[in-house]
Amino acid sequence: MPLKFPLGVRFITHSLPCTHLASSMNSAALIYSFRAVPVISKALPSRLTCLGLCSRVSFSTRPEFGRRGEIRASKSLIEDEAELSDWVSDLRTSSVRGKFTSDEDEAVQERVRRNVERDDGRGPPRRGREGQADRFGVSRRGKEGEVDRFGGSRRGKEGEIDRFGDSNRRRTEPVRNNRFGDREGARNGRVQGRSGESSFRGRNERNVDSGFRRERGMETNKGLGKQTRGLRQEEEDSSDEVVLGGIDDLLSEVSGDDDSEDDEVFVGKVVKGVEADMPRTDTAKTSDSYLSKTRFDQFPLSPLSLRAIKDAGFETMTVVQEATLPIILKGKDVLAKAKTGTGKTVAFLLPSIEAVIKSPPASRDSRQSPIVVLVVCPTRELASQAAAEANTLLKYHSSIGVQVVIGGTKLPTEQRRMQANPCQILVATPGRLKDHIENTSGFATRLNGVKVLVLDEADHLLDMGFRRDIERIIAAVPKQRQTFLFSATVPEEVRQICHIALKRDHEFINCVQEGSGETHQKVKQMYMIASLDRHFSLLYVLLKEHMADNPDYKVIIFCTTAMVTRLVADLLGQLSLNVREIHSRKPQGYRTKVSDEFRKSKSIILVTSDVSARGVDYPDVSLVVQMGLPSDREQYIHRLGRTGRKGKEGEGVLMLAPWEEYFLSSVKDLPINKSPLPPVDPEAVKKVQRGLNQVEMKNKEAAYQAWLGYYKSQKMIARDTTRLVELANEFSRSMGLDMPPAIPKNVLGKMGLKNVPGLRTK
Ligand SMILES: Nc1ncnc2c1ncn2[C@@H]1O[C@H](COP(=O)(O)OP(=O)(O)OP(=O)(O)O)[C@@H](O)[C@H]1O
Repeated sequence: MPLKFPLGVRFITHSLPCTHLASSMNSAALIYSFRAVPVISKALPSRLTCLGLCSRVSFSTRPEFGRRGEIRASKSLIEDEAELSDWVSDLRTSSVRGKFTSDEDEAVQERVRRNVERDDGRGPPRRGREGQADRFGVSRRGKEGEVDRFGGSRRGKEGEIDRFGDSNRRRTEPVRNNRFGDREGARNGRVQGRSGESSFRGRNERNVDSGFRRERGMETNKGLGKQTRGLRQEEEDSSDEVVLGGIDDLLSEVSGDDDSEDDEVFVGKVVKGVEADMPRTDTAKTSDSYLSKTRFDQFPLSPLSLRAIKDAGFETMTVVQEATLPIILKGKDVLAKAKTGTGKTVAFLLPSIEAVIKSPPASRDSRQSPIVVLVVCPTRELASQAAAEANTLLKYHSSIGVQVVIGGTKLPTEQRRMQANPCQILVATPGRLKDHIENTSGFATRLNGVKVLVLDEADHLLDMGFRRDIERIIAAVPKQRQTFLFSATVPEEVRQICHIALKRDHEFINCVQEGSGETHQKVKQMYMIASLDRHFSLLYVLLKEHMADNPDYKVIIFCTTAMVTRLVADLLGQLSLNVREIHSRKPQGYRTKVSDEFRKSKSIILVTSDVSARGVDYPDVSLVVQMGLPSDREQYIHRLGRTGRKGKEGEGVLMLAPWEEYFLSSVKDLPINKSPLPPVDPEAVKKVQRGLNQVEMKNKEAAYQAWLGYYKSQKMIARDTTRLVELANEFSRSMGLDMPPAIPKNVLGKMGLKNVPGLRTK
């Protein structure tokens, strides 16, 4: 279809022909074609640059999409698709759970490599401004002349001083390998430091004010030979961004469809004029506001939905709802990016319900009723939550049913439940959904009725770990459907491959200013750099401070793996804190119970692996602590996004060891500032030591193995395996162990760590 462009406002589009992809479902073909992209970008740099729309657009030269046979472990290894980080460590370290294949290894390595590549050329991490006090600032400064109790070497010689620098004596350990049996306190001392506070402003005021921006989707050229034309050059001049002032502009743009084809690139068009049946709306102008001034009843939605919305207490639409609803109601496919906690779930559910209402009533009543809306979420918690939100919106739609299919329950039980409770809306995790497609009779036929496919946390679902399942799912639903992809993060890699799910003329609706805009201004982000042996004490002090300042505290602590999560939860339990834990090794019933409890409670701490990183909507989380390296920038943003939801305030602390500091370069455009280390008094250190003493040895051993497995997957760290083992042994000492736990030889073999000095085998 021809496209025209008014006044140089252009939407650059790019993709493969959808039909080609859909018919072949061959990611390798897709992948291969993208290798031509850098060539075009080099050949036509200025032309593409001046058309730049997206504030973080780059041509990927990364080979991750060019690999065949990538992807994730089989379903039997990962029951819940969310648990990539758990999976990385557990799979590598457990001989019981299965073989770690080279393909899986590759998927992990790709993830790591992306981090590394992002690190390149980004310069030093952002530092806090001097002289600005914050909660870790002036009040935390030690008195003149006081010695930092951690100031000296943390790694005293064996038998000379302990690792907290406080004693030459060490008693016989009550627990094997324990180094903290001496009960000696550390020397008094304070840690000094300064902190900065960022009043970060976006670099594109227009974009901030407008609340959202829309790009025409990655429309395709007419064949593989030309498909790269529409790809965009990395933005160099943000002033070229098309910024829409509000929904009026957006609606007017939707109405234009007299497109023309450009010689060099495929572009879209902004057409002025609002369609008669569309409402006039007024987007809130505050930069960090998640609410618009647009009411739901300004849109042609079912009165029953509107009643339910009213009951839910939603007065106006959020910015992402306001931005996406008119486009979706017009029948378009949408890729939407909006900050964490800004109502994306309702944004895709409301129009999905409209699709069910419009579907033939007879089919809705039948026992084997077609599934009209299929929502795919990466985690069980998220799927359950989305179903609960759907039920809220369906309060008065008595004839529309919602079902959830997730891992962690027996397949036959779920099959029976689906039989007994037919539904038009199905919310599922990818692995379990694939199971049903393959093993539940009649299920594939029911999927033939799908009119709407939603990929929540789309970037995660299209990532290496899930893509094969997603491709299988897409192949199981009709091509004639509407598809919505939603996430708070949409890396360029995802922009480039989203065609596997979306139509060529889809709309990319971006409500987020790149960089600082990706996180909430009201969430204060800090990072701490301290050697591993200080992390547990620092965590304890940090929590105590936070609890003292916030009586209704609600804290989430993210750990790198399931077993490290268990260790930290055990420790905090020993320290008499009100703590809960969620990770993949806990049964689903337990996970659901704890999740519900945490949602409703105050004065509580949740220690979790990345199963809680994305999408989970716990209200009023006051602090998010991330201990150790997040798997990537996106994961950092999603984890942080568990606080500051719905425009509230929050705090985030990233706790890294000095050798993990390189991660900061991948988030240097976010307003994250260095925090001084809070002073840790000797009493606190002793308490933590005692707490660690009481943690079961087998949990420490499991944490050590898992830790080693996780960091083995971090290329920057793992490329020197001797160093990796040294660091793992440092972690072992931080748990109070004199000697690192022995690891079975076959496990070490699977981890690729055979014969590395410093490891003990059994
Ligand atoms: N229009 C609205 N007004 C007020 N609250 C709303 C509105 N729409 C949704 N919410 C509420 O906002 C909260 C956050 O929504 P949701 O969980 O969908 O966020 P999200 O954008 O998907 O976040 P994440 O990126 O973390 O998944 C939920 O409690 C939801 O019920």
